[in-house]
Amino acid sequence: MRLSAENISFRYTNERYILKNVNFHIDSGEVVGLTAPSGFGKTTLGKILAGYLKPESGRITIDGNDIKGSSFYPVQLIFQHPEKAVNPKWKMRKVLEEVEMPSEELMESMGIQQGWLERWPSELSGGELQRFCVTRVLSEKTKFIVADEMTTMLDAITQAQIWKTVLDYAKLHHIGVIVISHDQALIEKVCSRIVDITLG
Ligand SMILES: Nc1ncnc2c1ncn2[C@@H]1O[C@H](COP(=O)(O)OP(=O)(O)OP(=O)(O)O)[C@@H](O)[C@H]1O
Repeated sequence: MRLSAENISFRYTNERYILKNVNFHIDSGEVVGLTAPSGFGKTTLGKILAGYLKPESGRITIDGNDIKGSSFYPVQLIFQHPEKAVNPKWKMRKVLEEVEMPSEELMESMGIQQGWLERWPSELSGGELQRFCVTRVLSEKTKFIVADEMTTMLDAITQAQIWKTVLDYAKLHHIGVIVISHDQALIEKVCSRIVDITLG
């Protein structure tokens, strides 16, 4: 399966183009780093790939076909701020169940304690909450993941634990992972290919 961004142009207002005729692709099972200097549109492209923003021109396709807006989008975005990604009125069990209840094995390898399932989002630390946001996209319905500064706010040990779980899961289920990060060492460690969207 191939996720492609074809000739994507985008601007937030009528002024400057953030992205101009950008092309990008990733195949199932690949881990690809997306780099560019700050402000050059990495997050914007990630949001377009995940269907959060519509490009002014160009297409996002999977195997050449437009992505249909079914109930679950096959390209899932995980971003830096988990508190903005969960419904504050739902307990964590419901947050997970909205997609599908993950296996106990997956929750354990993500370091989620069973007792946290009965808590509200406001009763968890940012790092604990991010484990839920990452876990809920590790679903059979997900075909590609956009990890935008996914572990930036976490300590080194938690970062390593989360990345190991995500990469193991992606490998097993043949999910493509797009990595957006300012941590060059992380990108070089986990990615098999690095694309600079300021070039070409
Ligand atoms: N909602 C918005 N409205 C207007 N401009 C925006 C909006 N979001 C982002 N921008 C602008 O679009 C440009 C690209 O932002 P984006 O976050 O995609 O860049 P980035 O490459 O991910 O940056 P960084 O590496 O600093 O995270 C920036 O100049 C930013 O100020």
